[in-house]
Amino acid sequence: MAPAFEAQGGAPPPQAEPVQEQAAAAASQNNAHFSNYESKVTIVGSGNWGSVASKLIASNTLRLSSFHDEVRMWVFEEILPSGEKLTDVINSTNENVKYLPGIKLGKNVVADPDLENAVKDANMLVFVTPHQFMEGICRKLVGKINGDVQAISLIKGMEVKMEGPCMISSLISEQLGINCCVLMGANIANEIATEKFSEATVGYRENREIAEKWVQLFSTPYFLVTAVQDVEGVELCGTLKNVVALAAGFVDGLEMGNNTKAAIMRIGLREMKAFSKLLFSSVKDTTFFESCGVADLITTCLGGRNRKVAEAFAKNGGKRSFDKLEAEMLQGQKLQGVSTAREVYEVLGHRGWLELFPLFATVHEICIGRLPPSAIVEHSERKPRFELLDGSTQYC
Ligand SMILES: NC(=O)c1ccc[n+]([C@@H]2O[C@H](COP(=O)([O-])OP(=O)(O)OC[C@H]3O[C@@H](n4cnc5c(N)ncnc54)[C@H](O)[C@@H]3O)[C@@H](O)[C@H]2O)c1
Ligand SMILES: O=P(O)(O)OC[C@H](O)CO
Repeated sequence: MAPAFEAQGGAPPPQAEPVQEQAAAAASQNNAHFSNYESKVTIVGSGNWGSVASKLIASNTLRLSSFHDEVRMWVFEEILPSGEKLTDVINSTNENVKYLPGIKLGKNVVADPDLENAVKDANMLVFVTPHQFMEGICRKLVGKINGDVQAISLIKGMEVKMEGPCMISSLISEQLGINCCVLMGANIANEIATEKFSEATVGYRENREIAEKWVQLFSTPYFLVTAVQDVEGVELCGTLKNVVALAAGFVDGLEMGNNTKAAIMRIGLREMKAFSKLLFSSVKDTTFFESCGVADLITTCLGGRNRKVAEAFAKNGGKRSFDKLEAEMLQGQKLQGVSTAREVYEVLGHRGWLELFPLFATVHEICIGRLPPSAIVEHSERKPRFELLDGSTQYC
């Protein structure tokens, strides 16, 4: 399937960090030979989405001569109830029996529990772990990755540091000194595993050829990938929709109906856009109409894990913690929304923006038990006032 590209001018986003610029420049110089040899792909992560990503990628590396057939997948090793190692079972059955049971990954997927060994020969790295583990993973990889390696992050989340918010693609770029694109979209992993049609968005910084290579690596007839030059916009959409999904789950748990849920999704989308643009003025309005934007928000609020666990939280009147519910309901899979709500709240607090984002702020306060789940409607409906950069005020 032909990759689809948005037409646009080439100015890099104004907030590009110096390290990212250097990484992008190095990647650009190396790009001449990057497209001329067989690229070797390693996937860092093997959860629910990580396993589906390996299936998509493995089908394409076999089909396309520009990629080495074998796909290595780093597995955070664990012992199964049978006493076997998860890695051994994946390699003998070709199935991730814990995180994606019943789906064959492709015989060319090799599970590897040794992180350093898994990445050592790769020149394309796909990062797809729950976001809370990425700092530790990057720390282990510092100094082990060549500057000409290309990376992509499928991770929906961010970190908050003393200096402010840090997107996961920036963490990867800054820690490892490599260029990092992102892939986000309306992508409930179990549906893509059974080859139901869906779309995704690659966000890239400046090198279109590299974005095109990522589009090739992921695209299948049932997985349509489009690239846009807006890393921060794409990544913030994927990250922030998890907070709105919790709000939608509270509404479902309280049985408030479809109109209320639609209202919460609309208010959430408005806050996603305002927050993204306040952090990065380069973020494009059009990005919110790609798969990573409104489509991911819809699918997550209808069928995602964050929604599901938030519904149970509200049904229990907030009396069972998210940690307990996650452990009971997700069999080792991880929620991203609760920690993202906390991280967003920290940013809002530090910057004096709490009143501008009543839905985001209320979701966090419900998660920590400061407010009851019913507050999601009472508080989110307050009209926020966005002070524009030119000093005027706009009510949205
Ligand atoms: N599952 C989906 O439908 C989906 C779809 C799109 C994007 N995403 C995003 O992809 C990312 C990864 O999600 P997922 O569904 O693959 O993961 P998951 O929710 O299935 O998480 C489980 C994974 O975390 C690993 N893990 C547990 N403890 C760890 C540790 N201490 N260090 C490192 N790894 C550890 C487990 O081994 C397992 O591989 C998330 O940011 C998620 O938001 C998920
Ligand atoms: O199941 P969730 O809530 O983690 O959402 C999964 C994906 O991000 C949907 O695109």
